[in-house]
Amino acid sequence: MSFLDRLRAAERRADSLLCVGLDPDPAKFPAPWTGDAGRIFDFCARIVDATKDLVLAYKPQIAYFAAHRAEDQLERLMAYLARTAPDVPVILDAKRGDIGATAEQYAREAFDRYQADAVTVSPFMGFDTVEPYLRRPGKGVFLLCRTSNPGGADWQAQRLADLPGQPRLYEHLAAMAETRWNRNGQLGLVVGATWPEELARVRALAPTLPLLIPGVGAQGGDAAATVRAAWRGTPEGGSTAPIVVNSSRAVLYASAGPDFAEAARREALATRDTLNAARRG
Ligand SMILES: O=c1ccn([C@@H]2O[C@H](COP(=O)(O)O)[C@@H](O)[C@H]2O)c(=O)[nH]1
Repeated sequence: MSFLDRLRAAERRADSLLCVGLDPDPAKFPAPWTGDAGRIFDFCARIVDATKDLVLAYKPQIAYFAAHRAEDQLERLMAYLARTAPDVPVILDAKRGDIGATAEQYAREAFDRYQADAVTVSPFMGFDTVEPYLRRPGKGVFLLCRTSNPGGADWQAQRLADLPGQPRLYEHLAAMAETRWNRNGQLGLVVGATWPEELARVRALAPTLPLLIPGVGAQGGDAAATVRAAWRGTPEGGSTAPIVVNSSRAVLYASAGPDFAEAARREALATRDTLNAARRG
């Protein structure tokens, strides 16, 4: 099954556009786990148990594990997800980008070591650095396109003077990903919920690609505006090309107390319902 089909099936099953980001920060864990990096797996597993029927994807961010020498706990978490939420695709947020030979190793890391269904990749170094990921036909590859951070426009919004129409860099990337670069239908794009107008532009240029959209919740992106900008429905109520709307901190740290998992569920449910109301409204 292709990654795109897995996403579509997960969207249908959970009736959800929500992706919960797994960004475990021990400093924010509830007592008695506060500050204990040895509890990263336990914390994430509780979040997964509390939300797995509400999401169309999970997105672990690798830095939150590597920074604590907790890659072994990420491996355990990936195995736990495969066992307890086998139908929920997992997107490893790694944002790798390097020459082809090194990219091959990064692809092995994401898909063989961690068994991720998809990975985020920086396209800054060009197509030959993306191509190694495209040798894994069942796997998804989300290219950074118009990122959610305030400085995202520094490069991504610059115009390319040598190209007809002088598109902005992120527009050219969206057009390439929709066409020439998307050899096996594996590509998607990362676009921030914090830029709804650019999000609508990307959707117009890349109507068939899945979009990974971080920035709702802690970064203040508007969930309903995100759906209006990027969601395109089928007559049956599904998506023509899924949108994967990520929220990490707002869900993970909805409560700092022993009820953190229940609070995470409430926040995930509320966000899922807001997203669904916007696509049906
Ligand atoms: O443009 C981007 C690309 C990736 N991210 C990642 O998404 C989450 C967002 O976390 P919140 O707590 O919901 O703000 C995080 O892992 C980022 O590394 C992004 O924010 N923007």
